[in-house]
Amino acid sequence: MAELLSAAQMRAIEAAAIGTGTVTGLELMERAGRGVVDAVLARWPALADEPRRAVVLCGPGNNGGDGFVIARLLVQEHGWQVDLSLLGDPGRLPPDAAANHTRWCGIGPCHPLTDRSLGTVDAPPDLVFDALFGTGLARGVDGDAGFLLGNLEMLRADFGVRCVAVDIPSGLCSDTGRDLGNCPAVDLTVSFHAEKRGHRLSEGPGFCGHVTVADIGLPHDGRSHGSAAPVWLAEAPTAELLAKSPAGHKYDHGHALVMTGGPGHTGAARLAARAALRVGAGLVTLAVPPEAQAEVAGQITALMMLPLRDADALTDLLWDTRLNALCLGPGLGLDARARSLVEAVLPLRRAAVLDADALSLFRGDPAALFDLLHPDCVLTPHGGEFARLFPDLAGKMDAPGYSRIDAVRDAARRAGCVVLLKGPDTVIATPGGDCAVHSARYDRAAPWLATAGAGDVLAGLICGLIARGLPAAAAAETAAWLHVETALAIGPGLIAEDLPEALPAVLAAIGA
Ligand SMILES: NC(=O)C1=CN([C@@H]2O[C@H](COP(=O)(O)OP(=O)(O)OC[C@H]3O[C@@H](n4cnc5c(N)ncnc54)[C@H](O)[C@@H]3O)[C@@H](O)[C@H]2O)[C@@H](O)CC1
Ligand SMILES: [K+]
Repeated sequence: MAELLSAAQMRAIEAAAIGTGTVTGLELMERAGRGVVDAVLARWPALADEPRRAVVLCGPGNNGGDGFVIARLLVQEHGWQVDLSLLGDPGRLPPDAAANHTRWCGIGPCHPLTDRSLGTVDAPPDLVFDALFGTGLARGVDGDAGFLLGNLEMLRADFGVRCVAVDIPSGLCSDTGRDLGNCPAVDLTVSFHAEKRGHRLSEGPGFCGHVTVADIGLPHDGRSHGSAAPVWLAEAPTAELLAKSPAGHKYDHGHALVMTGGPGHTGAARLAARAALRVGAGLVTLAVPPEAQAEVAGQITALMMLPLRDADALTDLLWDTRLNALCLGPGLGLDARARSLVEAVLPLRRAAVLDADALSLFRGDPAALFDLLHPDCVLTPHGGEFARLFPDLAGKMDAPGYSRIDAVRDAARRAGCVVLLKGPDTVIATPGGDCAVHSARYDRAAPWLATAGAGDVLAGLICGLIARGLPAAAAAETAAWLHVETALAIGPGLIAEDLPEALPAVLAAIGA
């Protein structure tokens, strides 16, 4: 699985490799610059047909150092014409960048960066390389550099100039994916060793264009770097994880119980239940208030149904330990009955997915919920529900350096259970700090998934996978991936009802 690195982790990896003496910083910088040139020519092979004109904007740190390498390779190995400008005093460059500045100065001029460094509109370049700031960006980009970054958008739109970000577009916080100021949207971002969190989180994907990672020869030894536990990019589940034993019967695959709301409010739970059944739970039962039984009975076949009057009845029902995964929230309601069901169920320590109303019920009193939660629970808030339960953490998400990853990790620790914060960058964390990001961006962008009922399906998928025996966090990660994969298989026009029905083809493609 691929790791998403913080800037501190990337620095620690580089420092460790340099510390062992297997590689020097200068060698890493050379590989980084070459990686960018190779990635550009791989993305646009026609650029190699004839010499081109490039502008390289170099910053005051090692990102700028990469820019000097890029400029040198383009001139010496490809015969390009390069206009290079440097922000800041060459005498204050860090050592590796200074060495590459010296080498560049033997080839071409290093102009001080001004508001004219992109050239004139009469003769726009073919490419602009943004090597101003990388993982060392500390604040928004202002002055002439900010002005130039702001103009890149116009160059791209009006003159078809291709813009390439070295490591990360300057202005984008590599830890949070937020624009610190004047971040340009580019066509291609070439990062090094591994993707940084900012390539995947929040606004980041909207700025990065296409992201590619250049191997600069650092070890992928799976060790955690820095003090924080690793963050993984959620990937496709394996066939083994989702396959069913040929000898098994339905009771081997668990029994999910999904609570519905009252009459006129049962659709969300029915959607969740159908998803749980489709993802392979052996049995799925809807627990329905007596007055909504007729409504539900007319809508289901393979799903089962039980009348459920109140919290006492639910407690009695759960004496049956074969009911091994619960789903509460979709359409459950915000009344006293709904709250009493949640409060009755959690002390029984049965694995449970809490979504939608089951979360909003505790607005204003989240500690009452946290006191009841246990590690086999999964909370699946969207941004609004997250803010209701964790208002302070949601507020901090605007603070510098504090990302969705930090917020969800803190939330999981506080709640004592798995938290999945929904979005195009879904973040899943455990109370122990394990964390995965499921990214529905770039080639997995699924905008049609933003539709009524899609969240209910996700809750049902998690519940069904837990019923099948997956641990809570693995169920959440797998469900997030299947949810998006199914949406991609359906495509435009998707409505939530389609999702469970399209799941068989997705499972078959995985080989389950
Ligand atoms: N040897 C290494 O450490 C390697 C580093 N690499 C490159 O080095 C980059 C990281 O280099 P650095 O840590 O030097 O950081 P950067 O080059 O991103 O920038 C740091 C410099 O910019 C200044 N600065 C930060 N934000 C500013 C702002 N908004 N306005 C004005 N000045 C600002 C800082 O004071 C510092 O001087 C990576 O992104 C990558 O491109 C690669 O060459 C691979 C090897
Ligand atoms: K950059």
